[in-house]
Amino acid sequence: MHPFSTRHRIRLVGAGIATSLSPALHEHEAAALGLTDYRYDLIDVAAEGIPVDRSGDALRQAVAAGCTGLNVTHPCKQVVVDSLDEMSGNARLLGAVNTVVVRDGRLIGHNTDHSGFLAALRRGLPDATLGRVVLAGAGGAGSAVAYALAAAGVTDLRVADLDPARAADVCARLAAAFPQTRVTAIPLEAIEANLEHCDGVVNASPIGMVGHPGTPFDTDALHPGLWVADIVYRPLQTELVAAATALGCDVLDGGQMLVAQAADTFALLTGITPDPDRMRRHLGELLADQCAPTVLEESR
Ligand SMILES: NC(=O)c1ccc[n+]([C@@H]2O[C@H](COP(=O)([O-])OP(=O)(O)OC[C@H]3O[C@@H](n4cnc5c(N)ncnc54)[C@H](O)[C@@H]3O)[C@@H](O)[C@H]2O)c1
Ligand SMILES: O=C(O)[C@]1(O)C[C@@H](O)[C@@H](O)[C@H](O)C1
Repeated sequence: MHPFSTRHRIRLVGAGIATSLSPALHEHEAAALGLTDYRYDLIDVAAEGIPVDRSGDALRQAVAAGCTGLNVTHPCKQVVVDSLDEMSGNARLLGAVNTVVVRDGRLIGHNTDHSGFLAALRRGLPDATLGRVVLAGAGGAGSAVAYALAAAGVTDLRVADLDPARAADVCARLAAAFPQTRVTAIPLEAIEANLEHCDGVVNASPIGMVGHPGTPFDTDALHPGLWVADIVYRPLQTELVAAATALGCDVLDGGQMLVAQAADTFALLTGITPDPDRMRRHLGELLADQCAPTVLEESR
């Protein structure tokens, strides 16, 4: 019997998720593929007064009520781990889950932030030299990106975070999982000096997203030999992406990871491989629609 049903009731569990683009991205792709009974809704734990440490219960209740698969986001990605029956190798390694597949009532955790960044890197920067790389931001997404970079073959990874303990924690986990990668926590103020002898840099901090203007380091330290990836996707053209593009660096924007993780999740939940190019075009339309009122307001 085919393990996948044609009826899909997907939920995203997290806090402050009202503006998530995942419902639109998933439902649009499902419709394009002829999946007419695919719904993606939100369970905002903050809005519903669910304590974050009970988000695993919320997940199980959703499944009991008919939910067939889930995305999990900030701040629940680590908390829900204990409520699952099984985890993929990557998710176990990361200690974080952003996708839950339901099979015969069993909840199986996956991490497509990890596979999504890896796919985005391979697709968007196929010729990137993966020697020495600096990563700014070691939070939920940053740790998945760090694992993806090590899995991609980066030999020397330097991790900086506003909270040095977070950078140190990611480095300790990585060193155990990827002995062939040299991982070092560096102070925030050392990013610029490190970039001089680096092949690439990734921003996985919130700096550059709407509400957090600026760049995570001084862009005067960029040089044309460097590839630059930003996982912030609101806006796609962050100040860092703009500065790197102007300098002629090879650049990867955050839309690539957003689409790749959504595509990987969609495939896990439905057994059908979606069209990432169509999803990327749709993301562009969604972001253009979202940005339009802001631009109008600013020009008043
Ligand atoms: N493109 C995607 O698919 C995707 C997926 C997940 C998250 N994101 C984006 O990534 C960003 C981070 O998300 P998260 O879930 O990891 O958040 P998080 O809160 O878990 O982690 C953010 C980390 O950045 C650190 N930080 C803050 N300012 C910094 C600075 N100036 N330099 C270095 N580190 C700094 C914080 O201390 C924290 O550890 C957000 O903008 C989010 O929208 C994108
Ligand atoms: O829709 C979002 O903004 C997401 O929450 C982004 C990121 O956290 C992904 O891992 C989730 O699958 C979806």
